Amino acid sequence: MKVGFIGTGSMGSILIEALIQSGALEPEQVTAINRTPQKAQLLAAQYEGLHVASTIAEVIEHSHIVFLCIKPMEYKKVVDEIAQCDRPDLILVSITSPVLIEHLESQLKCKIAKIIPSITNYVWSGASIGMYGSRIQTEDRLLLEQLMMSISRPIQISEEYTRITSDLCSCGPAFISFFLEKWVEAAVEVTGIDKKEATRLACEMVHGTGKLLTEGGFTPEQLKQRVAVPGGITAEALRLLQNQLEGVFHQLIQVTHAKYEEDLEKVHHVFYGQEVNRPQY
Ligand SMILES: NC(=O)C1=CN([C@@H]2O[C@H](COP(=O)(O)OP(=O)(O)OC[C@H]3O[C@@H](n4cnc5c(N)ncnc54)[C@H](O)[C@@H]3O)[C@@H](O)[C@H]2O)C=CC1
Ligand SMILES: O=C(O)[C@@H]1CCC=N1
Repeated sequence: MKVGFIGTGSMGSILIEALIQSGALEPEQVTAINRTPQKAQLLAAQYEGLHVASTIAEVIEHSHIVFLCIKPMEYKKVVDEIAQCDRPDLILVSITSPVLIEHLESQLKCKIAKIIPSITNYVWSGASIGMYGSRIQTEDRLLLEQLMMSISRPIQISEEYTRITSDLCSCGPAFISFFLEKWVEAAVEVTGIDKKEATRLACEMVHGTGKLLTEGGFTPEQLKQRVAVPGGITAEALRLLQNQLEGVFHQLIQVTHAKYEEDLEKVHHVFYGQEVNRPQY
């Protein structure tokens, strides 16, 4: 199986590196292209045998599966180029939430899937979210899931939940890191503890918490109860968080969904030139 990547920025290169390092792909199976060619050439220098293409047609020609690792507003231009060398057996995978399967199926005859990865996939962990278009056969889905299984836990969802699942799976690492950053900053300010030491303790804690919640059989509620013994110190701090964060997660979801709707509107306009019957997700 040969796999192509259009766009080797942050996410494209993470996927390539994780898939090669996990052993899912040999560098010889990978063809990549990037608008700034140096980014793809760096990967080729690191992984001998990885092929850097000079045109999108060359990527398509060399690949059974092609991942589109570009930003939403860059899709139409690339899709127009793919249309010139499109073929029904090609599996095209979009990794971005505001481009709908419908947008791609309307312009191309190949098989379309949407897989939203997460930066956590870089260390072969976390989920990846799979959504499959009308032309994807069971064997195509299994092939994609097998590929993603080497670096993530592939979870299939309905496209209407694209945004909220992306929030949880892909934006989540940034949200959790923000929480840690602020907590460590306060720890340093209030107690004078060394920043590196505080950061290390907090990061080890997140690692262990993740393990307990995935492999350890705990739900978040159970874990919280087990730590926050009645009348104890954690329970006191949880009361503070409960009061201070009241409503903040509803607001967070509103913010991500509003930005998503805005991006979707722009993508829809670029693809169809007008706002006709755009599905609300
Ligand atoms: N960063 C993350 O954690 C996640 C990002 N995503 C999605 O991945 C997509 C890409 O994000 P990033 O990698 O962070 O962006 P990025 O800006 O780092 O990478 C995009 C790359 O595409 C290249 N590119 C643009 N137009 C091109 C063209 N016509 N031909 C070849 N290459 C082209 C750019 O040169 C750039 O290197 C976004 O749509 C984002 O929503 C999805 C899940 C997680
Ligand atoms: O921030 C973003 O737009 C992308 C989508 C999911 C993660 N990062």
